[in-house]
Amino acid sequence: MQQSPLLKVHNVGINFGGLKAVSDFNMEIHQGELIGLIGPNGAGKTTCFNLLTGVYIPTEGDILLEGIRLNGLAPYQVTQRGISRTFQNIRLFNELSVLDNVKVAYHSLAKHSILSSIFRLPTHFSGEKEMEEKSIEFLKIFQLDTFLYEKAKNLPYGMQRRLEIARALAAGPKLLLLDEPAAGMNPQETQELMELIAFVRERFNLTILLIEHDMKLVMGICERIYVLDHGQLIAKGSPNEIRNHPKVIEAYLGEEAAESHVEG
Ligand SMILES: Nc1ncnc2c1ncn2[C@@H]1O[C@H](COP(=O)(O)OP(=O)(O)OP(=O)(O)O)[C@@H](O)[C@H]1O
Repeated sequence: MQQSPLLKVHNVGINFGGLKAVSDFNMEIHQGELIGLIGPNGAGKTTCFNLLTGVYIPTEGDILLEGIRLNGLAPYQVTQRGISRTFQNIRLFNELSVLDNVKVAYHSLAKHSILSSIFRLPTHFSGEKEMEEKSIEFLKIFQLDTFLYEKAKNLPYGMQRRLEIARALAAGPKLLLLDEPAAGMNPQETQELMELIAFVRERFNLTILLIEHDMKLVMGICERIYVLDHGQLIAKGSPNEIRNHPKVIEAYLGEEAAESHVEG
């Protein structure tokens, strides 16, 4: 018997004024899967992430995590329920150190109370110390532990991307959403990132949903792929099925034609 899905998206849609940015979107993700979400520019991918994380409230449909409805929850509540994300444009706390960027994520889940923090009670110190140790452990996995006290903004681009993933993971998600993690990376950095994503998935027994323009990355690591175009789901299936799907080919050819029109 098949296990019930970790995430179930049922007929979800959202309108911005007259524009249907996403409509009738359905998706099921099971524990441990690594799923790709692709589509031409403006297809609605980031809007889906914003719907899943409480940034937008769906105009229609339901989003369920472990069978519990998430619609209407604020982003921090969604994080507490188990969904963390990274952003297309890196959003780190630039002026904070690498270590503090990760500690902030732990703070959102910290067990010790605000009162004990204010009055610096012993429970606070054990909480703070534990948090610091865990953060450093995490940063080691991402090979960022030699930069613990460096300001985030001073890290090279590829490392900033890794720090964003580390911070999202520190919140202890059941489902990790990665929005174009390889954007702006060179082929070598992209290859390393692919290995890192595969590694953290194993290590933390994670479930991952990934938006990515880099087809090699998507096809190389995702088991199943969902394809959006103009806010509609046009295909879903294995990388092979998606590669040869007529609607997908048409959508991407349309995008190439539009790009060459702009360039030409
Ligand atoms: N807050 C908003 N208000 C109005 N329109 C929006 C808003 N957010 C997104 N849209 C529109 O919704 C559509 C889908 O945008 P979205 O950013 O989700 O696409 P995308 O697939 O992530 O694109 P890209 O690959 O270029 O990042 C676009 O037409 C966009 O202009």
